[in-house]
Amino acid sequence: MASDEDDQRVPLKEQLRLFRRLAVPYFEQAEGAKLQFALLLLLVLIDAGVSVVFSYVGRDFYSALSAKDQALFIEKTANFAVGLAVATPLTVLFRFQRSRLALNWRAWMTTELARQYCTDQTFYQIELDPRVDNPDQRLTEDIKAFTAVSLDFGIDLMTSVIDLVSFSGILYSIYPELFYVIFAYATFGTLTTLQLGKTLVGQNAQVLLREANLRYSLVRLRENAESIAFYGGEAQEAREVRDRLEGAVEGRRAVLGTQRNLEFFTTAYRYAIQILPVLVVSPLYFAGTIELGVITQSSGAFNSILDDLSLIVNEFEGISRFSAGLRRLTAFGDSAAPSTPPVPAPPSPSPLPFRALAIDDLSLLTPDGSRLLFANVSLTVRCGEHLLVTGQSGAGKSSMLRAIAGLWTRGSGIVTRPLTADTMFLPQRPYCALGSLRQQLVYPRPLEEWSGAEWTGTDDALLRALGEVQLTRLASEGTAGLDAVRDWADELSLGEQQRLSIARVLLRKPRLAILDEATSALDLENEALLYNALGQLEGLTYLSVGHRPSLLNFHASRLRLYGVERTPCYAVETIG
Ligand SMILES: Nc1ncnc2c1ncn2[C@@H]1O[C@H](COP(=O)(O)OP(=O)(O)OP(=O)(O)O)[C@@H](O)[C@H]1O
Repeated sequence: MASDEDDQRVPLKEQLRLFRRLAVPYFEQAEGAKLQFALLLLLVLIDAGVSVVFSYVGRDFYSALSAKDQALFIEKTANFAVGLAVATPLTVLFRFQRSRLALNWRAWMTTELARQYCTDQTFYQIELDPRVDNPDQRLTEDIKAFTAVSLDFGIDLMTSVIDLVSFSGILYSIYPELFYVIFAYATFGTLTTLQLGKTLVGQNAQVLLREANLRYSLVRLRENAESIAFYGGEAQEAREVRDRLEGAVEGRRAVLGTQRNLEFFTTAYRYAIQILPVLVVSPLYFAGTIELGVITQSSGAFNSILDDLSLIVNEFEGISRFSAGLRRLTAFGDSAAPSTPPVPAPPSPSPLPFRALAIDDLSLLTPDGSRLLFANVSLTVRCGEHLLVTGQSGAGKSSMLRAIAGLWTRGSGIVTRPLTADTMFLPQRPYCALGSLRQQLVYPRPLEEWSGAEWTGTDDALLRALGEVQLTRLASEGTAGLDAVRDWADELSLGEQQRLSIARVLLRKPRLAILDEATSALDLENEALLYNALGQLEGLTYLSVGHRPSLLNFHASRLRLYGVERTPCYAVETIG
């Protein structure tokens, strides 16, 4: 969780650049996107044409009324009805196409960013990146707002330009002075709005962040419900939720205050429009130079043009929210985009002929670079040998595994290990995926990838592995067998989850298994059972991190980490 309190005011040019970076790829890469966009443009043009035609139809209608000519009035009413019949489907289609394109665009962008997010452990690296908070919100709310507002605003802008050109002609032909008044009025309105509302962008960004933080605290409460209930931590949790809620409400209040001030102005600005054009042209009407229909037409044209010129006044609130979201999305995109690893070179996994793992002169820093965890560690583990890593709490044991996995890359040195497909990491906290028991066992490979050709009798192998870790009962409870779907993370004890993780290793048969306190929740008997099962896997090398002396029985050598205060900061010894 980061707190992003930085200044949100970004120059317009920079905003346009960010916008282009986010928007253009969809129209360049997605199939049919250009066509959909072209169709929308066509409908925008038609819709603008419909408005102009209606301005004339309306003018004739009112002129016939004021002339008290009943036959003409009926004729103009009929014209109006025909116009309505043609314009209605066109306007509806235009709106539908706009929403459809927004949805397609959103789906494409979300898929694209979610793909990047789930590739190359980006979801993990993002957690280490202080610039990016609440990625879930960015992938959902921010993209939705970005695509919808971009289209709405882009189309409004386009319609405004078209309207401006067509209605300016009408207005100028009626009364040039009206034309000058409108420009002066719109310029005054826009400048005043910009001045009154300039703090809204930053305030909206704060609200987005605080609401996401509130949601995050509720999700954490749900995920850790049992631990919190055992601790009796509800008062502390309630305070946290309340504080975050207050933060979000306070942010909204600030937005409301600015909006109120802005609306004092914009509301008066819009009310005045109702009579302003009539006031300007009324002398012509009283002099008998123009008819009533011309007044209503000029009033309509005036309103249209003013709407066009006042786009910023009318949409300021939306634009400011959009602009806040724009920055959040680009920061997320930057962090999720595949990047070159930081120098010095990170550990480089590659296959080895006789060695399962080689570490050469490895020095590692924490991800923020603030602390050196260990320096110049070198060692080799031969195929089929097993290494135990020990050291005081915080000495950097798990961090060494992170470096071997390539998750932490700040530092120097070379790590050589089998390819990822031949290496399995069992983290300190076991992970249960969503889905069936079968999916738990084959994790992390998707079910479809387990073809019958790879191992004979798929279900037999799964049940055998369950038996080896003493979990056969999971498949025999109920009638669903291996297809049973339960909330495994919630229902299985920690020890059972650890046994399930070992079953995954037995099934997958990697060349290298890295076990981070993978049996810490088990009794000694079960621990021995699991390590013996691992020891019987042909060609397997494992490396364990753990504190228990009993682990010495299952390893040939030991790496001790002492911390950087001591030189050398490590020792490798054979276990006698
Ligand atoms: N994301 C992080 N950013 C900065 N420092 C971190 C981060 N994660 C862990 N550390 C720090 O790195 C140090 C080493 O952590 P590590 O998890 O490797 O310790 P360990 O030896 O495995 O400890 P234990 O036996 O308690 O599990 C710790 O001091 C920890 O606070």
